[in-house]
Amino acid sequence: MLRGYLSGPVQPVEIPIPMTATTAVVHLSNVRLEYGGRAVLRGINLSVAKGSMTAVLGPSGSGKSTLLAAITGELVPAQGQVEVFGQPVPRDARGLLAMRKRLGVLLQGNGLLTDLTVLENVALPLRAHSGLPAAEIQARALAKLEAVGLAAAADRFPRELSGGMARRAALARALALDPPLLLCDEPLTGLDPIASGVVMSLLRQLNQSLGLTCIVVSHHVRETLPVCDQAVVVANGGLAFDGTPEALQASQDPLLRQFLDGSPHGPIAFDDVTGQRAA
Ligand SMILES: Nc1ncnc2c1ncn2[C@@H]1O[C@H](COP(=O)(O)OP(=O)(O)OP(=O)(O)O)[C@@H](O)[C@H]1O
Repeated sequence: MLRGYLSGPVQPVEIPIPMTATTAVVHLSNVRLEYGGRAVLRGINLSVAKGSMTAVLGPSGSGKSTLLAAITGELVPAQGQVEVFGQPVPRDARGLLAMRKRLGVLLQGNGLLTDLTVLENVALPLRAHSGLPAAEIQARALAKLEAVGLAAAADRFPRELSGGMARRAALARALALDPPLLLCDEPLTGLDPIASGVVMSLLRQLNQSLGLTCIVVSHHVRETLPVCDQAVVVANGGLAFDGTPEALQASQDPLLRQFLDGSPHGPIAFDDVTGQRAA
């Protein structure tokens, strides 16, 4: 007891609970990522809260996809620790597979199989991993298509879809196994502004209705920031910013301003060859 230090009744004090590895879905501490001994990112500390939507922004070649690769376990850090779902990312194949079943991944290229219908594409992960009967798989795949507004296109082939529809079909497939965490690498590439808006608001809607934690790597600052809770800027071999989208927009940091304003002049070199500087 701290007798003598306190006089009068003790007032309850609201102590903010810091986000730790146990409250974060993704947690990186002092992570260094390199290819063949060449550092791309170093000293990375990052926490992504459960149920949040995080934008990972930054110039081309700065290391955004490399950061995602560390989260999926494709790239083992040269230093530091990456934790997903409160556990270090497994190194063994069995542990990795178990973790990846809980990770939805949406890649730029969509990766839809051209010989299968949209419904069959969405059913694929369920066939491979769920062990459910065929009728249940069909029903769940259709429910995912409904969630992305594509139920009417279930029997179409990928070549019969617009770019935005194909991206939504790929999203339905990424969510087929109900993962608690979704990683999206450039979900807006190749989409016009209307389709981009549809995809981003759909992601936000899924994030809020399902409590899905989303990490979205994007070049599309204007479309991405308004629907996110956290913004991270990767530049010059590290994290140049980690905070709210509002704080990022208000920042007067020359590097961040150059990136946000899309200016060719400033601290970020055109075609930034980050790794060569991240010694
Ligand atoms: N498998 C690899 N082997 C060697 N170097 C790589 C590999 N993958 C990426 N790099 C290098 O790492 C750096 C970061 O690449 P990364 O793809 O992570 O950047 P990015 O920010 O996602 O770029 P973009 O926005 O253009 O997709 C680049 O210099 C790239 O050439």
